[in-house]
Amino acid sequence: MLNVKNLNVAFGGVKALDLHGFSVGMNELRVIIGPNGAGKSTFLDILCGKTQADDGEVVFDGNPILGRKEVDIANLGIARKFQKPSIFGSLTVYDNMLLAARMPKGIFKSMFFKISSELKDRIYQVAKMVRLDIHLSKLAGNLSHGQKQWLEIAIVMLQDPKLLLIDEPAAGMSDEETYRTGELLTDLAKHHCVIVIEHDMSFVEQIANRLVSVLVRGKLLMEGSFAEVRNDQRVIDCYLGRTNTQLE
Ligand SMILES: Nc1ncnc2c1ncn2[C@@H]1O[C@H](COP(=O)(O)OP(=O)(O)OP(=O)(O)O)[C@@H](O)[C@H]1O
Repeated sequence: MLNVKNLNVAFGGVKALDLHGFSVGMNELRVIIGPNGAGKSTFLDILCGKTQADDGEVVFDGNPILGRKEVDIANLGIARKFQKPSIFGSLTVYDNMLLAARMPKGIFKSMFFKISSELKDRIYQVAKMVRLDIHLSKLAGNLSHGQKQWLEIAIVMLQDPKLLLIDEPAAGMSDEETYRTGELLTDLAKHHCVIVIEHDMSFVEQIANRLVSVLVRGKLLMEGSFAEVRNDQRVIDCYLGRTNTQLE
């Protein structure tokens, strides 16, 4: 589904990413970990077209994507869920989802848009998937932090992306919400390809059913199962001596 070769990007002469090879298969949930400044966000920024690479090749579902605009990449089926909130607190969950479902069609088409029963069904299905079906009439501003994040995921899922990119999906969530988010991502990966950047190792352990990729200083240090990565001395070393305790 996604193949990356010799991907390079530098900011002001400082190399942020130098990725020789990286690939993700169909319906795979890939977790990327790495210490601060490893290039994880930069990588997702490149995949969604927010940042342009200096060099390299990225092929998604048979299409080269480097140099394309964000909107073209989104149309090819890559969606990014940013950490920055994008929901409207004064609208209901349903209306937020309806607005998101209409948005890609353009403002003029949206103005004359008729809400079909298929669209209502789709909104209900996606809301159910993110466990918000019983909260559709609630104001989004009154949702818990975790529920707001699920609504953001729902909004992205309404685009029916083939590849979903998510930065730290469980950040700031309660333990229960974190666990449910793990279940949600695992469900999503049954029909979509998902790349998750994550720092919380217990969450990584919950969701990593195949490979975990470790980025360090812009390079891929290793890939392996959660247990392989967790016990790899190079991985342990690259987290040691840091002010954070991300690998604990
Ligand atoms: N727009 C930018 N301009 C200049 N330097 C940048 C820019 N974006 C990222 N960098 C630098 O690129 C490197 C990789 O940053 P990036 O944010 O991708 O790392 P990260 O692994 O996502 O880190 P974190 O876990 O802290 O979010 C860092 O040295 C960072 O300072």
